[in-house]
Amino acid sequence: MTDPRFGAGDDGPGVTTPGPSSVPASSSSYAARPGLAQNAPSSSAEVSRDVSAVDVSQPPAVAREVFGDRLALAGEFAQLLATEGVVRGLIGPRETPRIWERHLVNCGVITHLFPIGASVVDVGSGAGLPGIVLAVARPDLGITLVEPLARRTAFLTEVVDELGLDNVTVVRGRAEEVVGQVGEADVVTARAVAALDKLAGWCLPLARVGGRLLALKGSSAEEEIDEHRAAIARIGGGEPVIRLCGVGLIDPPATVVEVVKERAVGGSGARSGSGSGVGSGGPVRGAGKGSGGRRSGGARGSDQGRGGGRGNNRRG
Ligand SMILES: C[S@@+](CC[C@H](N)C(=O)[O-])C[C@H]1O[C@@H](n2cnc3c(N)ncnc32)[C@H](O)[C@@H]1O
Repeated sequence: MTDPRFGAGDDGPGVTTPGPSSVPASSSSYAARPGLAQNAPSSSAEVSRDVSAVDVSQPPAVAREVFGDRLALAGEFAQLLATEGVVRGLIGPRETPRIWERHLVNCGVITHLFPIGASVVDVGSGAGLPGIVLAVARPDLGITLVEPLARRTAFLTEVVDELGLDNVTVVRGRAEEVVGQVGEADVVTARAVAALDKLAGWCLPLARVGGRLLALKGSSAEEEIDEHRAAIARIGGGEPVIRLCGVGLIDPPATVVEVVKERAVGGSGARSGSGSGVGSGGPVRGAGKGSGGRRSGGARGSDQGRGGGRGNNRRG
């Protein structure tokens, strides 16, 4: 099941749980980029009022620790989420006061789980969580965002362009449709997309043997592991392990379920080219480098197939 704390728009209602806000109500120093504003559909008065009322330009102190010298870029993403993301219904208006803590920082604290230069596939990126955050915080990673909904891939593509992220490729399609097209990643991430068994079935086929699924889960993590351990083993996954990230920085820490792909299992949830009508895995925007983005430190992850070769012609 998707986590009701996350997401909004065309998948359902936004977040309703009240949360802390460290955001003062003053004008923003991260101005929305004109290109995105021009592309935006007209918004309801209510959404406009919400968007204009929230200022995300003052990141909490913890964001400085998490993003370091990438903080300004993270701030640009926060601003895009709080404006265009809300106007386009990709993030709930009530999320804007907690965009930093609940979304950017919550995703940013997992970055130490990724080897230098790793290839990453983020399944069900939505408005870019955690994929865009990882790309901002770790420019050495080569990141492919897999998302079936056109409205979301359009936003993601614009964000990638606006932020100048040359380590990101946006692919429109369902995870189970893009196997063999996005390459076998070192790490597959997913946040608030599906229950662990279904997620493993979608994500492990996208990882190389020895690669890992990192599923950002909430308090349900242990319960989900108990429930789905056997199913995960059947599809080639190892024993799931919980990684708590951001201990001492955020409360509660981010809970990540890590599953190593121990072996390839034929047909483990992969239905390449199943023709669901939402697209079948072509890139909507190729990363500038076309092969996994910036690499540093000499350690290269698998980057085969990145860019897909289908051309830049996905439906918008
Ligand atoms: C609740 S949203 C979460 C978005 C984002 N990960 C976040 O944490 O805000 C779930 C997302 O998963 C996407 N999704 C659903 N099924 C999928 C599938 N089979 N493959 C890839 N993405 C999928 C949806 O389109 C949606 O954008």
